[in-house]
Amino acid sequence: MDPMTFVLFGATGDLAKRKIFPSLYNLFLDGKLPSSFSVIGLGRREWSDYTFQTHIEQSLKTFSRRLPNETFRMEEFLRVFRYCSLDITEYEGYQKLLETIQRREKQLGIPENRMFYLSVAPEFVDVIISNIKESGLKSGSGWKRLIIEKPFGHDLKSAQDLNEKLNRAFAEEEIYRIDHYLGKPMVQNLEVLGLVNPMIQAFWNNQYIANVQITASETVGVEERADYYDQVGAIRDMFQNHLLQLLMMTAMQLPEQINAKEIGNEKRRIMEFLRPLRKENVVTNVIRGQYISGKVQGKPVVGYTQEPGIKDSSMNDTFIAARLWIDDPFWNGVPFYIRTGKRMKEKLTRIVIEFKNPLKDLYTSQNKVTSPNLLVIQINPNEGISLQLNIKNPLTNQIEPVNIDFSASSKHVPEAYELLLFDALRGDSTFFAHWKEVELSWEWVQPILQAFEENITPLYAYHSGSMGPDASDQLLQEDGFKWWES
Ligand SMILES: NC(=O)C1=CN([C@@H]2O[C@H](COP(=O)(O)OP(=O)(O)OC[C@H]3O[C@@H](n4cnc5c(N)ncnc54)[C@H](OP(=O)(O)O)[C@@H]3O)[C@@H](O)[C@H]2O)C=CC1
Ligand SMILES: O=C1O[C@H](COP(=O)(O)O)[C@@H](O)[C@H](O)[C@H]1O
Repeated sequence: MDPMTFVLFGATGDLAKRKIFPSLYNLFLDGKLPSSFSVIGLGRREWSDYTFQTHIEQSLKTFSRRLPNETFRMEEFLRVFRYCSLDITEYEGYQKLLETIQRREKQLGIPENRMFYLSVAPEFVDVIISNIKESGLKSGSGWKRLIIEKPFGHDLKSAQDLNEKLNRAFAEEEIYRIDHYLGKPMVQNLEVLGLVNPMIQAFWNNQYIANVQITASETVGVEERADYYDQVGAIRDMFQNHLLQLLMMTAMQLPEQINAKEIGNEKRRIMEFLRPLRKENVVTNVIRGQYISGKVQGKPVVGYTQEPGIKDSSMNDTFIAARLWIDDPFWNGVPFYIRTGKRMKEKLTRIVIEFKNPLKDLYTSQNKVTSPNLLVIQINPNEGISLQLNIKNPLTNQIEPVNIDFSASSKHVPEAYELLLFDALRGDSTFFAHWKEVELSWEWVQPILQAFEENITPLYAYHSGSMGPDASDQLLQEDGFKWWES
């Protein structure tokens, strides 16, 4: 891996503490950081290098999947970190930053390879980008890359504006848009599942598949994020980004070459074939919900509008379910159902592929019920895959479903941020959200945003601790299906 400088804007913030430092540390323990690596952390606080390093050490003790006291290499890890106090909005600071970076590059013999990580609120992106460009931080020999966090826009127009700002200094190949769902090991597995299992590849189409169900349910409520969440809802927080990315990863056909460009093309193709939803059709294809009080895992919890910081009158969506169609030759006629919500029965992210059941009619006429074959890809809490087949039980003579299961405990599996950072460090953008995918996703959800805003769609209440409003079940019943629960 190339020697480089990692410039972290927002190094004193929450994300850095909870995800970025622990991921770098675990990469370091696995020998996956460059041999010459310099990290410059930035924030407004007047910290010394020592205070910064102590802060990082503390964050590892709290958040790292491997605890620092299990190893003796902490000092070696912390040695690469330097801190520079800088107000993002003031140009002068960037020149000081450039000098600091160049001094370290010289000391360590590092070429001018620079990775800029913007772990700051989106309103700062514009000013950071232009200051990076003007100050010369982006110039010099060596590659330059930019990692940017979610949210990537609030709607189609704001996402386009943001992208245009990034493009003033960085080319698309230099931009790494984080969607942490793409870093989840089982999501990354989707890419190779077909490749290493020709059987699965052969069945991955409308000839065999009846429907696809993607669920990301959470037990948590709005937590301390009322200001943010009440502006975005489930549609922007989870659906437009994470869930549409899961849809693309599930539905895409394997390209001949597995690389960022080809995978990006295939994902884009899926979005281009996604049947557009008109505002008037949102009501029949999209279910909007908001949690009311109930019990989550035995504990009583309040409803959304009783949460601190949320107004009684809030019409924000904490749940969304939708039916989507991909009008290409592979998926024509196969509904994709997607749902996500807060305060649901369990924390679960999974994809269920329901296969067509040609035996259904035959066995029904003999008063025997057969379950369809199901392929279940479990993304969270544990990674796993299971296949439900049917056999005849010799004792009862009944057809019964049996499961073939594989599951791995998450404890030893790298975290999403670890995998994504490793990819960005070595210049592989396969599991990052490319601009076209992001733009097409916003384009697709835009009528839903409008329908919600104009209250064209009902806002269904659902009890905390349930799997969402009944209307979400009806959406599948209309097509003769049901959600497959655990
Ligand atoms: N936290 C999380 O779990 C997640 C966060 N994200 C995204 O990551 C980004 C960062 O979030 P998070 O870490 O939670 O935010 P925080 O509010 O915790 O941190 C903000 C950071 O920005 C710095 N900052 C703010 N204003 C300035 C300024 N004028 N000049 C210099 N630095 C400034 C702060 O430094 P200082 O206080 O020292 O000035 C701090 O380091 C956001 O885009 C968020 O949406 C995405 C997914 C999850
Ligand atoms: O991006 C987000 O994701 C989390 C859920 O992530 P997971 O990895 O725990 O499934 C969600 O809670 C949060 O609201 C959202 O911003």
